[in-house]
Amino acid sequence: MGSEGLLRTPELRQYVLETSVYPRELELLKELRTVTATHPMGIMATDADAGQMLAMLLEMINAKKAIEIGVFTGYSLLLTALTIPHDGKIIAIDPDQEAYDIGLPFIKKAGIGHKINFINSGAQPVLDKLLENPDEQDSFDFAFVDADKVSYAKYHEKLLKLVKIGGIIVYDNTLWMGTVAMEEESVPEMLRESRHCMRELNKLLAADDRVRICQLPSGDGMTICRRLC
Ligand SMILES: C[S@@+](CC[C@H](N)C(=O)[O-])C[C@H]1O[C@@H](n2cnc3c(N)ncnc32)[C@H](O)[C@@H]1O
Ligand SMILES: O=c1cc(-c2ccc(O)cc2)oc2c(O)c(O)ccc12
Repeated sequence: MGSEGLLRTPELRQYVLETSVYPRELELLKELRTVTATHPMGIMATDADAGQMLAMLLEMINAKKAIEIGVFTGYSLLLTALTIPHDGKIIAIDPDQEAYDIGLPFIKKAGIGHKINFINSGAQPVLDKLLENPDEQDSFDFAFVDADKVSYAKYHEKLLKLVKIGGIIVYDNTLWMGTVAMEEESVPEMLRESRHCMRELNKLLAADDRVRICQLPSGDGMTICRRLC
């Protein structure tokens, strides 16, 4: 994505970041963001403005039990763990242990490791295992999905059984660098499959009466879903 993100100009995006986001960003998050920017896939990290919105949501619903699919170096995980209370818990799932290890020193430095259960795996088997346990069903306050775009629709069905009524599921990348509104032919080949998945997900969420939805142009596009029934 260009430096303008989804906003009209790079200057406008920079204005938002410098005026409202960076001054409020916690020092450890800033440090992790800086280290992650040197990673070859650093572009994947959750954007600071999107992170600010996640923290606001977590606080608004007093989230205590969360699940995150797609951790990478842990920006959104660190932010979540810093935001939920001392006795809060997060299940964080990612098959990339190496990337997680980059963020681990920041988690330790923050003293919030006790809140995190990192599971080094793809998410589907972990969600299936959780669903087998009646104590886990309808028990999560918050879920953040920022992983393999092709699986979001499957995650949605499972998360709706794990997140409690009134709980929140946030999907990242629902505008996929603006490509969802572009003609397929003008979209670079490497972005097409995820574009297709996001377009299907957006239709599916819009038609799903079990959730209230709100799609925002923060970061790469985020859709907030609130479980209604
Ligand atoms: C966009 S990054 C996540 C960024 C992260 N939320 C952050 O704040 O930096 C996507 C991550 O999804 C992970 N991933 C890919 N397939 C996955 C799967 N099947 N289950 C869980 N995570 C997966 C990748 O390993 C990668 O670390
Ligand atoms: O460039 C990316 C790639 C991904 C991605 C690709 C394949 C997977 O299995 C997981 C993630 O995710 C991204 C992302 O979430 C983002 O905000 C920016 C870029 C990318």
